[in-house]
Amino acid sequence: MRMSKNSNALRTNADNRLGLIIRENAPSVGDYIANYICRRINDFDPTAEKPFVLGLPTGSSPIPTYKALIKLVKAGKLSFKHVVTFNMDEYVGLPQDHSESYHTFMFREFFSHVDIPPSQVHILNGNATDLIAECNSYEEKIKEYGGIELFLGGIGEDGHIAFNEPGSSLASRTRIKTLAYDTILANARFFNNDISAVPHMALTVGVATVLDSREIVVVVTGQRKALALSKAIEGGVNHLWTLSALQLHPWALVVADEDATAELRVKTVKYFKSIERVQDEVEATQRELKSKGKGPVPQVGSME
Ligand SMILES: N[C@@H]1[C@@H](O)[C@H](O)[C@@H](COP(=O)(O)O)O[C@@H]1O
Repeated sequence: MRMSKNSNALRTNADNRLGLIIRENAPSVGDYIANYICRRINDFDPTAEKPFVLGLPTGSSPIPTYKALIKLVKAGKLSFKHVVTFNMDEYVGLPQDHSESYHTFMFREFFSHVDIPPSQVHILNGNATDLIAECNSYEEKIKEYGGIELFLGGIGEDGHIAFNEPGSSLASRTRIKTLAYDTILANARFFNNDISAVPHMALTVGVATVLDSREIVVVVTGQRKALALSKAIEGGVNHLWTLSALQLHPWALVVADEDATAELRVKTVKYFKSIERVQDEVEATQRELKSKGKGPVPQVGSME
C-alpha cells in the first residue's frame, strides 16, 4: 500500500483501528469531518504533480460536511486546486442533467462552490453505452492516480456503503448494481415520492474499491441509520451490512451524531467517548512538548 510521506506524518501508532467519533448533531458532524479533511489535505500539501485523491459520496448526510468545506475554502483555509475526486456512485439511465443525478447533486452542493477544476472531478457515467467498460475504466483511472488517499462515505439505512447493497461481495469492484427495494423506497423522497421514478440500477464502486483507499471516513447521522451503525460496529464483518467491512481496514473512522447511536450499547458509546478524551489529552501534551522543543513526544495508545 502506498503511503504518502505527508499523510504518514499525521499517523500515530493508534492507526490500526475502526474509530467512532460522536457529535451532538448533524451540523457538528459536518464541521468535524470538514476540519478533519482540511487537515489531511493541507498536511499532504498537494501539487499538480502530486494531487490529493479524495473519494466522495452523495445523499443528504454529507451535505453539512460539504457546507463546512465550502466555508473553509471561502475563508482561504483550504483549496481544492490540487485535489482529484472520485464519486462513489451514479444512477443508471438518469440523464446527467436530471435534478437528482449525482452529477447534478455534486455540482449543486459542492463542486461549483469550490476551486476544483472540473477536469479533476470523476463521476461514473450511468449513461455510457458500455457500462461494464465504464466501470472497469473507473477502477483503472483510480489506479493511475495511485489510489484514493481518503474515501469519504455515507451509508444507507440497510448499511450499504456507496450502492453496495446487502449481499454484495466484500471483494466487489466498480460494477452495475440492482438497487434493493428498501433503497428505492428510501430514495423516492428525492423523486416526489414516486417509486416508479427512482432508477432501479446504479453504477457503484465496490466494497474492495473503498477498502483499497488509504483512509476511510464515514458519516452516519439520524436515527434511521442507528441499526446499521450497531451492526457495523458491534456485529461481525458481514456482507449483509456492507459498512461492517470497515472492520477490515487499518484506518477507518465513523463520525456519527447522537441520534445514530440509539441502537449501540451504552458500553460501546462510553468506550469510544473515552478513547476520544484520552486521545485529545495526549495530543494536547504532544503539542505542548513540541512547542517547548521537547521530545520525544508520547504516542496515542492503540484504539483497537
Ligand atoms: N448511493 C447513496 C449512498 O452512497 C448514500 O450513502 C445513501 C445515503 O443517503 P442519505 O445520506 O440521504 O441518507 O444514499 C444513496 O443510497
